[in-house]
Amino acid sequence: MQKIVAVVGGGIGGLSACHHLSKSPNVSKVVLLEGSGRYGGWLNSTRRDDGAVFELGPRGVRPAGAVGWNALNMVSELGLESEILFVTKDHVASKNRFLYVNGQLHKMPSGFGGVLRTISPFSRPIIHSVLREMLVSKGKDEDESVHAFVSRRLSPELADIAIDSMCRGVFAGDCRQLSVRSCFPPLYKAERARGSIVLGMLMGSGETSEVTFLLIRNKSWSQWSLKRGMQTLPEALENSLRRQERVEVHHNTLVKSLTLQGGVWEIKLEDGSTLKADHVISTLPASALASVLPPIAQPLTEQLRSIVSATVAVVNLEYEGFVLPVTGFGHLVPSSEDPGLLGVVYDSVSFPQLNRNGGPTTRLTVMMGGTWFEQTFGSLHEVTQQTVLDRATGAVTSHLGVTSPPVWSLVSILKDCIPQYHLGHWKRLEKMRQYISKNNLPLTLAGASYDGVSVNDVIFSGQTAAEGLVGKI
Ligand SMILES: Cc1cc2nc3c(=O)[nH]c(=O)nc-3n(C[C@H](O)[C@H](O)[C@H](O)COP(=O)(O)OP(=O)(O)OC[C@H]3O[C@@H](n4cnc5c(N)ncnc54)[C@H](O)[C@@H]3O)c2cc1C
Ligand SMILES: C=Cc1c2[nH]c(c1C)Cc1[nH]c(c(CCC(=O)O)c1C)Cc1[nH]c(c(C)c1CCC(=O)O)Cc1[nH]c(c(C)c1C=C)C2
Repeated sequence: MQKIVAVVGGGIGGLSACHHLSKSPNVSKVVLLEGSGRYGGWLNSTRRDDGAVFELGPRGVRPAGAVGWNALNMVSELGLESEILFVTKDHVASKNRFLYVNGQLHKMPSGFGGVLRTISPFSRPIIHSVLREMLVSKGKDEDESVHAFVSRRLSPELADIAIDSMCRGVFAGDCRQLSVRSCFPPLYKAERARGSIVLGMLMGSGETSEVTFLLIRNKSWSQWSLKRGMQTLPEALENSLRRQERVEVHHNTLVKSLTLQGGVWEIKLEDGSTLKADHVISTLPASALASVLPPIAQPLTEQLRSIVSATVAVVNLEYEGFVLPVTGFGHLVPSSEDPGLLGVVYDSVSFPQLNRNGGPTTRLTVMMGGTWFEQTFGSLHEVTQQTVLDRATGAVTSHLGVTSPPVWSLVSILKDCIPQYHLGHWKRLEKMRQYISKNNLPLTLAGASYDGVSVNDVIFSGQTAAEGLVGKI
């Protein structure tokens, strides 16, 4: 029997789900419902007439592993191969990442030599912690914070500086609250399987990742973007979906409620109209899904609500000429240095192709807030653009010694943009999926709130949701 599937949320997760559903003859109709005026969610590129492109959300995607290969495969299916911009592994933007500690920039240790020497701001060579790690006994807890895990297995100093910064540079979150099991599954699995992260990395954690070996053509890339910015991807997906007869895509179509009647969803929209669907794939942020589900699904909504998200202030800046004292991907700031200032991306180093046409410029993005948003800026509703801009330009001056003012800037406050996988996230997922299955709810959860926040993970979650359903229909 053919079915009508509604995909709720037109971010990259929802578009990916539709793309994969549209390939199946078993689905009679796919309806994409996006609440805002555009598709793509956090993939949002500001394009200026002079050719410059500034990213509000993701600016580069790693082509690593099965999910990395998968995303590039979709890019290729959409005919975007000639649009790809890539950074090779031997480029400075791949080799150089910095930490801003004690008022100075420090290059993060990389390569074998970097592990053997004492490199400031660390007080000992990393090799000490690495060798000791193999002797540390296995943890007994089902989950642990990223900070506790790294302190226990490697060293408190690495946890306080490097891991604290890394969690801010991926989740805009606090490594003392984030779950190692859900945020960094390979680390958790390596300890489970081999009793050690180092041994797990050397021997593998027992799970084959055969797709890594399929990634032949892109193995020299460390990240990729697209010629007119990351937004090109949702645009291409939207265009491709519009060409399919069995697919309807709707924006400015906010879902207000989902009610189940006789095994069929009745979806109420903001304009008062309703539509029916046999199955819903939700790619909404968990809390947004919680607010549209019926009261009867309370055990599920309670779990969904406990997945909170962080708000990030993003400031894109453009400076005349080359103004950076160092070159590389960017720098991160540990929470002990400045809780509100997460880091600065040196966009024009990774992707100079996205600079304006004409003379040389430096494009930077300053990211602030995250878990520390309120303590830094106060209430979200009261913070002014000027306060945020001043904080960003002040950081560029003090961290990078840039004294000239930016020639262009864009301030954006991305409310609840990155889900936080706090301690026990895996248990919450298990409870939610058990509830859905026990109650035979025709509902699949996909998107960044559950199994990975990266663009690759989210594309994969949309694909898995679609393929899981098509297999069942
Ligand atoms: C600042 C920032 C930097 C990032 N950098 C990187 C990076 O460098 N590399 C990387 O891999 N990833 C990065 N990410 C992560 C990645 O971009 C996101 O995790 C991913 O885009 C989330 O996609 P999604 O489809 O799950 O959710 P969203 O993009 O949140 O899409 C959900 C959609 O649902 C819609 N919606 C909400 N409520 C309703 C409703 N009631 N009815 C209908 N529609 C609704 C929203 O409008 C939205 O379009 C970054 C994210 C941010 C915020
Ligand atoms: C300073 C804040 C942030 C910066 N990027 C993000 C935030 C919150 C968001 C983000 N960055 C990455 C991802 C995807 C993760 C993945 O698994 O691919 C997300 C959601 C990529 C990333 N960026 C940094 C790291 C260590 C990673 C993980 C993958 C990798 O190693 O490439 C470092 C980093 N991010 C930012 C800066 C300034 C920075 C470091 C120099 C910005």
